[in-house]
Amino acid sequence: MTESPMVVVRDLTRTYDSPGGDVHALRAVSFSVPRGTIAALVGRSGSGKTTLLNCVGGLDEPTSGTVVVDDIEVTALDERARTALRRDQLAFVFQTFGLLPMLSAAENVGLPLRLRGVAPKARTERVGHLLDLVGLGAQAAQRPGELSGGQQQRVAIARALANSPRLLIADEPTGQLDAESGAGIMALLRSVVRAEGMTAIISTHDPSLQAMADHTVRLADGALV
Ligand SMILES: Nc1ncnc2c1ncn2[C@@H]1O[C@H](COP(=O)(O)OP(=O)(O)OP(=O)(O)O)[C@@H](O)[C@H]1O
Repeated sequence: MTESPMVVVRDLTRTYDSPGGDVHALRAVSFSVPRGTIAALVGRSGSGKTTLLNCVGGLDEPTSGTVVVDDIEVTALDERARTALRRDQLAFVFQTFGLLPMLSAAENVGLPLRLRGVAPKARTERVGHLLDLVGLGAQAAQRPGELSGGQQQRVAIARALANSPRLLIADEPTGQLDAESGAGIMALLRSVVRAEGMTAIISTHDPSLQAMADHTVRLADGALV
């Protein structure tokens, strides 16, 4: 029997009401992402990438269509079940890193573990391993403001991996970084996704980053190209 894909998106449509009339952010988009692979999501600004990632990750509800992640129909879940899915199965990485400024790198990475009630000793071990994995073992005590943009994104990736997610969703993870740091983050994402046997969908504007993905999902004006 062949394995089901990690992500199946079918006829996904998202229309926003706005004062100027309906905005068709997604128009009947269908695609799938096989397990253990990395998909690059590309398209111009406003083409619907963020909307698509938010619908896949259960942060937004589509107007119609279905999303299945790891054989669970996300679009059939209520808010509570979607929250549980996000917490237990998914990891998000955003352009703006989303770290808590008053916490050290280690505390930021350990936060999802604390929220899940992992005991302090096990937490310290896992945080140490994750910071080593992203090359920041020596910066554990530093706060986000004391780290470069690329280092902050490494902390955010380590935090995203804390709960061993099945699917990593990254929205322009290199958008605020210079080309060199961006390439470093993309290489890191690729190696951790491979090492952990995860699947990833990563939106990017950068053609050189697309080349590192296994396949490309291209959007133009809300539709698949
Ligand atoms: N809450 C909203 N209300 C109304 N329109 C919205 C809303 N969110 C997004 N849109 C519109 O939907 C379309 C798709 O937006 P989206 O943010 O998904 O694009 P994007 O490809 O991620 O763009 P960028 O690369 O600039 O982040 C755009 O026309 C945008 O203006």
